[in-house]
Amino acid sequence: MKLSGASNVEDFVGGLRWVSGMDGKLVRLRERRDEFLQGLIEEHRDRRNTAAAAAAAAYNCNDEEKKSITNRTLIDVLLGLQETDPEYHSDQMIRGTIAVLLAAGTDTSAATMEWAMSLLLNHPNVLHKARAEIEFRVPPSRLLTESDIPNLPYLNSIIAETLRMYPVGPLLVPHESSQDCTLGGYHVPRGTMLLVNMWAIHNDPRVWDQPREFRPERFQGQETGVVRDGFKLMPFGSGRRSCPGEGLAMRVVGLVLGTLIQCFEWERVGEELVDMSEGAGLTMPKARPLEAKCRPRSELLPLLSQL
Ligand code: HEM
Repeated sequence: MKLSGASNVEDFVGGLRWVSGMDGKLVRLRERRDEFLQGLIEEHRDRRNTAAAAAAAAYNCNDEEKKSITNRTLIDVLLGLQETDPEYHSDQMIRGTIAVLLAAGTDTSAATMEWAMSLLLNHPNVLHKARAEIEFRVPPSRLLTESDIPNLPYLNSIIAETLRMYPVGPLLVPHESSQDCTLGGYHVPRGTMLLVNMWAIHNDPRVWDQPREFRPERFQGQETGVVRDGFKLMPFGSGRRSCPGEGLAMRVVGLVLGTLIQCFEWERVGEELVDMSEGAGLTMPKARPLEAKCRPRSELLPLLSQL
């Protein structure tokens, strides 16, 4: 993430390429990454073969049953596809798919949860309101599940407001014009790199009332699980190259954040507010990682002690 997020002078001044050693660093990193991912593939391949053989021997099971035993993870699914189309779903293609999902899907979701939690610690009234909603919808005898998320509009509003104020893809991903075009009166020649300053749009006072105020209420009444509002709210980008992980991200962030609120009492470590400065990096991390105090909620203790 560090290497891919950095601006490199040698991308613009070709002659500097061999001085910085950046190419070499990236190649070495790729080799280590490929070795690690290939290890995962082999591990799954062995396990699938053993599980399928054991299942067939023990129960004489049919193809459908075999599939349900061996299709437990994404790598299993990709290896299953490899059996039907080995040329397209090569190990290299599987390594690429895992790498892109890890790179695009983990830091982004984790950073969004960290920003949301930081905002909640600085706004305890919002945290209490979110807890009240969860208590009303989810009995203390069970943990919140994915199917509860659509029934928690306030929690969804908190996530939308977090993504508005702290979009972890503040400039989206660089796009390139495939044809000459005119944008806002500017001539954009074919092949130009185009960056969209989503952070500026999300925080523009001409578009949003008091944009630097954390007010999840502004999204109340909106369909849950949707974080898109024309072109003024687009934390996942827009169009053909928008984030394909949006649905997964909204479920994961909702489930984790909701469960943390459901199960624990949260407090700031001191009197002072959590520092909300933005750090440098590809997925807009907090400048100072969040530290907070938490303890299990007494009502949830019987349930938590059984986990
Ligand atoms: C809160 C979490 C996330 C946010 C805010 C987010 C945001 C974004 C943004 C802004 C883009 C660029 C869109 C554009 O340039 O128009 C993008 C691309 C992408 N995202 Fe996400 N993302 C998140 C989670 C995920 C997850 C969980 C996955 C998959 C497991 C994922 C996979 C991808 C991929 C593969 C792309 C590149 C798509 C392409 O170039 O066609 N993202 N994401």
